[in-house]
Amino acid sequence: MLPFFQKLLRVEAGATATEPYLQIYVDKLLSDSLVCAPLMARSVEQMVIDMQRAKAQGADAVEVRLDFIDSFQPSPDLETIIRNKPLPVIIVYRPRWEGGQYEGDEHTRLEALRLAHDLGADYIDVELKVASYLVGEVKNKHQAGGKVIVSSYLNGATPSKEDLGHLVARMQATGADIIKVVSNADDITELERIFHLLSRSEVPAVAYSLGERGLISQLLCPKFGGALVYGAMEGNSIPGLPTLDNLRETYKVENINSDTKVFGLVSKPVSHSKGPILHNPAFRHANYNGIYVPMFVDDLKEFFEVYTSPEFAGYSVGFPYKEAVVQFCDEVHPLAKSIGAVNTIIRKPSDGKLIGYNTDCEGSIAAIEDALKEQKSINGASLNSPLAGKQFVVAGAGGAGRAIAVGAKSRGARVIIFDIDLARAESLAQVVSGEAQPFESLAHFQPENGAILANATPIGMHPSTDRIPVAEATLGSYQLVFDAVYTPRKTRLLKDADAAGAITVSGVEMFLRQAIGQFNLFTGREAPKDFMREIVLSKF
Ligand SMILES: O=C1C[C@@](O)(C(=O)O)C[C@@H](O)[C@@H]1O
Repeated sequence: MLPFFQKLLRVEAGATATEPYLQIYVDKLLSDSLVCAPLMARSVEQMVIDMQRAKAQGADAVEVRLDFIDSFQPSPDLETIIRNKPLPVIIVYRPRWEGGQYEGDEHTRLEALRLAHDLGADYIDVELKVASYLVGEVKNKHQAGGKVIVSSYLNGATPSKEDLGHLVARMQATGADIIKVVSNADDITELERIFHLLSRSEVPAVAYSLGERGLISQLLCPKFGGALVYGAMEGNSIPGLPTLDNLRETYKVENINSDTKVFGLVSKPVSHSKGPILHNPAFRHANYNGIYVPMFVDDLKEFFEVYTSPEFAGYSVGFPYKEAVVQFCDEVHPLAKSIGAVNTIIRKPSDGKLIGYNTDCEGSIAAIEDALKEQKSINGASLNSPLAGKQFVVAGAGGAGRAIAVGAKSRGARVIIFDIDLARAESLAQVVSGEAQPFESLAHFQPENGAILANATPIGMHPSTDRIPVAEATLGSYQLVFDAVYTPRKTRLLKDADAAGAITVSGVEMFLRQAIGQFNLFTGREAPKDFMREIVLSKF
């Protein structure tokens, strides 16, 4: 792999860094893909303000989209922009035929780009289709001046590796200082081709996919040597782009380099997850070189077929894949096997095999047990679980419900499972020697006094935030009510249960504990538990 600055040095000086001090300097720069904020203000005055805001929010460079400026006047407006730039500026004047806003004639547009270069823009961005006119001319004029990015916006999905290779060759042949390829991802598997391009390109490259499924092409760009990572300013959201704040605070992209191990949450949808704001700081706290990203996966089979590299070191598995993913694991831990659901996968470094685990089970049961022990002021280890012999009602027999039911059974509880799919409830009931009932009967189910209720359905989560899975009048009979839903932190079920006098345990407790279990498996190190708890308390 030729990361960005090494590529730049080769291109510029025809040199490789052999002097030790130069190598150190290069190495320091290698990890530094520049964070760039695209700016789309409608006036020059606002562009100037936004350049400053982007700097304050952590951008290293700004991309000024001239095609968004109303009544743009090349000479005075470019002078104002370039005179006031607080950061390196990339000037883009995107025409309609390449997905931009500019509708005028080409001559005027290219003249404006020439002018931007003459006035000292750090980079001008020129579309591949017109690059042959501009690149040589501009570079001959000012050998040491601003640089030229040759770009290609593909109006659709990412092409095959072979086609991308041809495209890159044509772009390089223009004499570009940097090449830029942008596609729209229909599927996360396309991004592997983007990473391949980034790590193979001979010149500095920018490549990413737009849209929700394209997000990790930005987040992982520094790992694969991309020259720029794009981040949106606050209040300026762009689908598929992380915010500048995310890039700097959550992911700290400046720390990511080619050795960084990639972990991700495989789920659909995935953007709701708080995993990244917990796992990434925890990795940093433990000095572990890893990144944890949301992975919007549509097809598990294709996903695991495409991402086989050891760099993709492990996964969390979320809704709706915890059960389906079992078949894609090469080995499954006995507890996960008995549950029939996997929420954690690690790739064995020795042979690349995928090993499935379940950390939801201990995560949920330990949270419930601790709350019961706390109420009884039981300190230290007790031989018997406070769940032993109790009636334990589980709403929902999906991945989370299965983990909770198996955990409750392992502690000697008597489990009753309710699910809209009675067959699913029955198959789980068999595993835990329990009872199965259709979900409708939970509305009038009268529990034993002192029973435990665990909600493992999405009821309580957006958009059903004002619903509860049981009859309100029965809540007083439960000693403890647990809700696996963790956003919102205090669901309506927990509020009502609290009012009825039950002990309540939030899904946040389960979330934290399953994540601690995952950290141990991902890194092979002891998780920084107190630190992770602090994050959960302050940020969730
Ligand atoms: O249930 C959850 C939550 C989760 O899916 C998330 O949203 O971050 C991550 C999973 O590992 C875990 O088992």
